[in-house]
Amino acid sequence: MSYDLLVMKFGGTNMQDSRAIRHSASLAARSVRVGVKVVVVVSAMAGVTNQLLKLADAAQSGDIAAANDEIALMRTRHFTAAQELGAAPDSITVREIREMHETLRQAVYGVYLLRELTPRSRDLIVAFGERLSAPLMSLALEQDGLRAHHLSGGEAGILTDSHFGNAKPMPNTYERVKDRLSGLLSAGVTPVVAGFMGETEKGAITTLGRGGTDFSATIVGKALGADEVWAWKDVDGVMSADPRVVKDAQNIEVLSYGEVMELAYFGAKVLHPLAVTPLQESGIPLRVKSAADPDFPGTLVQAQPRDEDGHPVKAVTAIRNVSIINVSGAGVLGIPEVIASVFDAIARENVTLLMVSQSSSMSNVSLAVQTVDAERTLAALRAGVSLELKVEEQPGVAVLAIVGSGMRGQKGVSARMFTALADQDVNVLMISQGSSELNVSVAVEAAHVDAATLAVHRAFGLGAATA
Ligand SMILES: Nc1ncnc2c1ncn2[C@@H]1O[C@H](COP(=O)(O)OP(=O)(O)O)[C@@H](O)[C@H]1O
Ligand SMILES: N[C@@H](CC(=O)OP(=O)(O)O)C(=O)O
Repeated sequence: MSYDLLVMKFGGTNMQDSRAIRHSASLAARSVRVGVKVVVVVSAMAGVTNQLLKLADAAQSGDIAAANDEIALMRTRHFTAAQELGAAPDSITVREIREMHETLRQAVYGVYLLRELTPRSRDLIVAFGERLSAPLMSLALEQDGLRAHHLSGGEAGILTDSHFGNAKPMPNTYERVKDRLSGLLSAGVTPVVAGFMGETEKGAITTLGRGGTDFSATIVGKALGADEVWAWKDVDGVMSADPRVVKDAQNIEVLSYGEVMELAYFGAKVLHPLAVTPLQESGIPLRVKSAADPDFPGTLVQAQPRDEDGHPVKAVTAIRNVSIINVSGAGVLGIPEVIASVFDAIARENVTLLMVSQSSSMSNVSLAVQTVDAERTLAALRAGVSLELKVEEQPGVAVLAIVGSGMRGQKGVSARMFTALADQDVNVLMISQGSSELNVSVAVEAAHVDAATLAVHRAFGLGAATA
């Protein structure tokens, strides 16, 4: 297949050191050499985002020495990579990396002085990971003989709302990205965009949520009307389960946008849950490809699902670190206003609800949330609902989901899942089926989640040996 324009995303693993960056650059360069225009979108070097989050917390809690130690480690890592990629000590890349670390140090010092880390300052700090890796990718592309130019998310035209930590693109982003990048492309320059980040109308830096570089890449893909967006990964593609848990998980050849969103939402770390949304209107396909095996087709994500005969379920996935919040009180919950006040309280806190179930007697509502959100969910409910209601947290839970368009209208799918769980002696705490019939999810005790994943994967014949 011949392409005119591709957007290529490289994640943290594919940017982790000079060797990985050089290899990633070579994957982009081989398309550019055969006449394809390529926009490269990069993540921070593996581990850097977590390091930035950690050092920001250290500064807030008054430990500026620990924060500065981390910054020094990061600086060395980026300098080493630049040097190994051929940058001279007085080169523009080295100077840029030095200046960026200095700005980072000042921002972190501000947090330390104020002992305050707002979502806005956290985004400013955490986006340095991508701003620092982009010049390294530019350098590697130039070493490979290409002309390259790196841009921050904002410089590339990504304009977002001011929902720091989880920002969404504004409608005029697409026009702006096209304006900013088209000129470079027609001049034969390969743009390198720092992923994960954008900026507000007022120029404040925002981030798009963890794993957000996938989202940046698809925003750019839609803006430019790319032929495809390629997300290069350290796995063959989207697999039937997390390969770290299920050794015989298999690559899935084709998935629909809807299926991939469900998978990502229910914990498959391989793609950002919103990544396909910019592609949906335009029908641009996304390909998840293996950087280690570039000729392998990987997973094609497109508008239409492809139903696999005899395989109503395509993948099993899990969200860990979940808590169930039980709201109970005889006779009180049946009143619609009380139910409304429960959801109002949750909405005000902007908590993501993973599952909701209500007992038919209406005296109990169970809400599954990430454990990190449990404290504020409890506080919001206790403050926002009638005193007669009891609000309790059950920690140590995981949500397991099966996903596949083929289960629509198929009988016996849930039964197969519950039999597999019962055979493993796994107790089911909550059950939910999406109205789209693309998934069935259950809450189980966290200690059982790996055994449950393996058993359900096997029950649907998804493993290499059983497929
Ligand atoms: N269903 C799945 N298919 C493929 N990978 C998965 C799946 N579930 C979880 N993963 C994990 O996602 C990882 C890739 O995602 P991530 O590390 O965010 O990629 P990158 O940073 O390269 O964009 C894999 O290493 C794999 O362990
Ligand atoms: N660096 C960001 C954004 C990202 O997408 O990273 P990765 O592609 O390595 O998952 C994060 O860790 O969340």
